[in-house]
Amino acid sequence: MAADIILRTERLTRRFGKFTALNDVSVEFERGKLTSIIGPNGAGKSTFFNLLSGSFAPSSGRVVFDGVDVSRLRQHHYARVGVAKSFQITNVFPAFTALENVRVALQAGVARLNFWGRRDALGLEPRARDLLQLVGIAQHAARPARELAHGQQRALEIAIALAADPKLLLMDEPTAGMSPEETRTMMALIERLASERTLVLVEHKMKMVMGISDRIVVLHHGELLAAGTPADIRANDEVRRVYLGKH
Ligand SMILES: Nc1ncnc2c1ncn2[C@@H]1O[C@H](COP(=O)(O)OP(=O)(O)OP(=O)(O)O)[C@@H](O)[C@H]1O
Repeated sequence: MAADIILRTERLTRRFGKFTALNDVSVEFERGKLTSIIGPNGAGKSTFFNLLSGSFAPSSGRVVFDGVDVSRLRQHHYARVGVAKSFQITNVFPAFTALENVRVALQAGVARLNFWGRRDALGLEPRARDLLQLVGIAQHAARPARELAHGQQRALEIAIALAADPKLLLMDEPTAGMSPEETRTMMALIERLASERTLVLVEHKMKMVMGISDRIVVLHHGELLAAGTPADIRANDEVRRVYLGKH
């Protein structure tokens, strides 16, 4: 049976002046799976992420989401087609409580779908609480976001991204700057989310994603080095060379 592809890139290329940060990358992402994009420093991961999430337009090539070419869609149209992302930099309202942050995100979704959405808004609080529960910070619902620990803020950000009920969630280094304990909690959350959603994760540390990913895409010097299951990647000599630093 053919794989169900939710997202694919076709010969995706991004140049900055004369420098090619991403070169001719064609990759397919399967619906319902967790795919991680890894690679050493400067491999082009952030560039790839920004192209997938609509922050950058490609110099050439395309990004096709659910059969639609989204390469040149403006950023704010992205949520409408069903892609949400969780940034490396937090994007919560610091003075709002955790619950208010998620409510506002839900409200934005309702407003988008339904101009007369006021009545619908009444049902938002239970949904906001459910999302906080899902990401593991329900006990902090009434605390202002700025008082949450770093890991909890990242979890809140994910709840905000999920408020749009995306078909695909893109995450950029979700454990960046976290303590070992926060990292474990976040990885467990990602595994939970992966059981019912399509996730694409960008991660610098290969070890981090090996155990939880269905598929791994490896970039190196802006090119696709390898793609496959974690077992394929672990056994790939070129990947080992790159990660051991023997170029
Ligand atoms: N806006 C830009 N202008 C010029 N060069 C850029 C720009 N953004 C990225 N680059 C270059 O493109 C290359 C790939 O960068 P990118 O940030 O995508 O890599 P990365 O894999 O995310 O690296 P890291 O793990 O260090 O964040 C790097 O050599 C970088 O210097």
